[in-house]
Amino acid sequence: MQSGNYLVGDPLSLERIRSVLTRLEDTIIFGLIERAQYAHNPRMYQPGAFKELQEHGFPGSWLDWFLKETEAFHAKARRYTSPDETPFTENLPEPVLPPLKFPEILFPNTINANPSILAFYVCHIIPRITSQATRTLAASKRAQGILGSAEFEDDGNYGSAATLDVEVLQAVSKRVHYGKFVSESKFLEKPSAFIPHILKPNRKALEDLITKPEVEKRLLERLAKKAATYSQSLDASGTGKIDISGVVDLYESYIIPLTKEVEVEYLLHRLDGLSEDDIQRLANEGSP
Ligand SMILES: C=C(O[C@@H]1C=C(C(=O)O)C=C[C@H]1O)C(=O)O
Repeated sequence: MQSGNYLVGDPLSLERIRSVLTRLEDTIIFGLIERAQYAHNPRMYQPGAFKELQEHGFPGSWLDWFLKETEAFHAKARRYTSPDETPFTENLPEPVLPPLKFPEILFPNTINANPSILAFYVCHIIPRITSQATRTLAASKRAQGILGSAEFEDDGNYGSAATLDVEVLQAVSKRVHYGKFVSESKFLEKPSAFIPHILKPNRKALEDLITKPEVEKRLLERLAKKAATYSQSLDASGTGKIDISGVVDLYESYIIPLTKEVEVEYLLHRLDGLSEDDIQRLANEGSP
């Protein structure tokens, strides 16, 4: 079993990188199954919806606050000195410990896809995976004579739901930004294939080079099986604890495309600051 710790073994082995992505599937699916037990609770995602936060000088949403507070603590524990962790929050505090000395595996970059990850999670994923719990809540409210829009008001589990949202968002962020390791691995495998499309930027050509349709196909098939298995095994009622097609759609429509955008963006800047001699040496590597 490959180590998730890239300080062990070859950090740029594509097999090892893919095994990390596969393990993150489990983290993401279990987090979505847990979040799906609570209603949508839309006010959690509306900036300014909690006057208590505004009274504490925080203008953002409940989830924004949870991310800020969680990531501030994790930053002090030097979580974000690791190249495979990317925060959602800006201006985080400095670590209380000196940074770990990580090997220079990735080319220096400032790629951060978290604004897009947060947007699609809040706008598309949350409403879909919580729809069953929301409908169940509405039915129970109607049975108590609570009708109209009040049927669909939230269940008040703001802390539990936001804790799970943060866990899923952190796992999705790690998964998407692992695209940098994938790109570095593919680039070093054959630099000459990529260099012409970096020197004369060609996103389509780079995307075609990094895309592996058979890997994506196997992943989506595996994902559907995992979601069905994990969901049924956690739910004796047999109704299933999560919208399986919603999990597959999360990957097919959002996670995989964003991972590939990170891969291409990383490649487009892979030669930044290198001399012509450096680039020529790279182009000659892997050549017979
Ligand atoms: C991550 C990789 O690169 C691309 C992105 C994939 C994904 O996001 O799952 C899968 C295959 C490739 O199209 C890979 O080759 O493993």
